Amino acid sequence: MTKSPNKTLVLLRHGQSTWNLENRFTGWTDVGLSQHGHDEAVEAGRRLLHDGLKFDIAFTSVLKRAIKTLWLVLEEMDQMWIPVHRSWRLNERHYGALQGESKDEMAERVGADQVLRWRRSFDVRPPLLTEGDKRFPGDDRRYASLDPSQLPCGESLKDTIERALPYWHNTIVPAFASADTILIVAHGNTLRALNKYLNGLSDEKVVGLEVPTGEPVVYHFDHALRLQGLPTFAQSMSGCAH
Ligand SMILES: O=C(O)[C@@H](CO)OP(=O)(O)O
Repeated sequence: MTKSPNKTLVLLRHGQSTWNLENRFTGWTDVGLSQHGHDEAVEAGRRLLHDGLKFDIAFTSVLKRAIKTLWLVLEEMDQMWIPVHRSWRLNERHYGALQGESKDEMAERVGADQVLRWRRSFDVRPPLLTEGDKRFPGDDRRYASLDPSQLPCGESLKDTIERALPYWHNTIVPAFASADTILIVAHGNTLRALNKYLNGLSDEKVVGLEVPTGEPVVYHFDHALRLQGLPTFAQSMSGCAH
């Protein structure tokens, strides 16, 4: 007899940001949602509501494109009251000195292969921020409590995984002791990190994983947090059932 799954996790990448729209390297730059990204977030909330998800707690980054997506989802579901925790560990990968640059212009300057190497290698870091750069996170109040050794000047996907997974193990897994249903709204590369861990993806496989904006993915676990079956997408609302 199969025991029914009793823990649920939803992973959601923020809706399209203004810099996704402009195709700029974003990383820790705190840009907002585009109108399309706003609509994607509302639609994600509708789909999760339609699927009957009742969240006990939510986790997100300290970047407003993820925070706003979470707000819109919870507002749509009338679940704005649940506890929400924010952590820099769920932030997008820090893109170093590439942050703010256009991906297309950069490809013209240094070649599409180099841009692809920066974007989709496992352990290649972008050009790092140099001293005095105003994009250095240490000058931002929201990172004041971090140890200076934790402040990135640019991260590879490997670095991102190494700082995101401790948050899964030390904060999110313990939260499942009292929560049955958890929502995480994060970013392309931190969701790659969680996907790699949850689905046992190799270093080679994870770089090829594309995480769409505004697309909720539902995981079911048993009481011991063992994955039950394959993750599924929340029900699409675009078709008509009758
Ligand atoms: O620019 C970024 O911060 C990320 C996500 O938008 O881009 P990429 O997909 O190239 O890692």
